[in-house]
Amino acid sequence: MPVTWTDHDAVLLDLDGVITPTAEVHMRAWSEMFNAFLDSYDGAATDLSTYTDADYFAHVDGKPRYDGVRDFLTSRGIELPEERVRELGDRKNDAFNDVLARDGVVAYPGSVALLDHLRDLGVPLAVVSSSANAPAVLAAAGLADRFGTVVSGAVAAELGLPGKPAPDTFVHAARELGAAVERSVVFEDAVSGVRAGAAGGFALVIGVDRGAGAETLSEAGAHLVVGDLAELVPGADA
Ligand SMILES: O=P(O)(O)OC[C@H]1O[C@@H](O)[C@H](O)[C@@H](O)[C@@H]1O
Repeated sequence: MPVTWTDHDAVLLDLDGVITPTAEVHMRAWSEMFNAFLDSYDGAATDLSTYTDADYFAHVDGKPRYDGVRDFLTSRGIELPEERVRELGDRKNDAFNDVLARDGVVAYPGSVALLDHLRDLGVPLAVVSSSANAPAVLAAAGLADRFGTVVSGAVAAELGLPGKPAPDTFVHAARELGAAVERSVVFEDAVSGVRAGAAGGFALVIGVDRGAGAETLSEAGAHLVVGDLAELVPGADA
């Protein structure tokens, strides 16, 4: 389905897994931290089996850091004090930042191609990410100057905006760009993010299937699912 970009006020993109392959770095860091925790945990629980990528997609993907910790623990019948939840989230964050510093970030070429195309058309762009590390990831990928606004996990926390799957961070980004929600496009690879776009009443919610599954993203409310953003660039090899 070709999209007429100039019919829209703005394009709002999630970062990890949409623009940069950092969803995989998050996934590995979560897995390391949760499995170390599960191995040593001896309190009450309904399930202490290994944490897998299926757990990531179902409970953690796209959500603010501590919501992800809490929602996964709840799925295993584990209840921890908030202080402990934060400690686990911060442990994962250290692992994420170690990989970022060591390996750097190269954005998906297809995503850069679409960003170039949208820049040429003059379409206002925003990043809407649950990650507090979004500005660092954008800088590492050399894309920090491409967006009119970046609504990161840190910005959301500062403004008291509820995280995805609530639509508030996307709605805030649209407002910052002077764009109408019903004339703006959302790109998301996570079920929680697609739900946020659908709940916000955005014109077009485009799911990017990087592992969550095209059907799952459609069921969550994506109007269209692509495997790579290059599919939406006229004349690009997708
Ligand atoms: O812990 P951070 O960097 O603030 O990120 C929070 C979440 O940000 C999202 O963008 C990622 O999809 C999640 O995997 C991550 O947990």
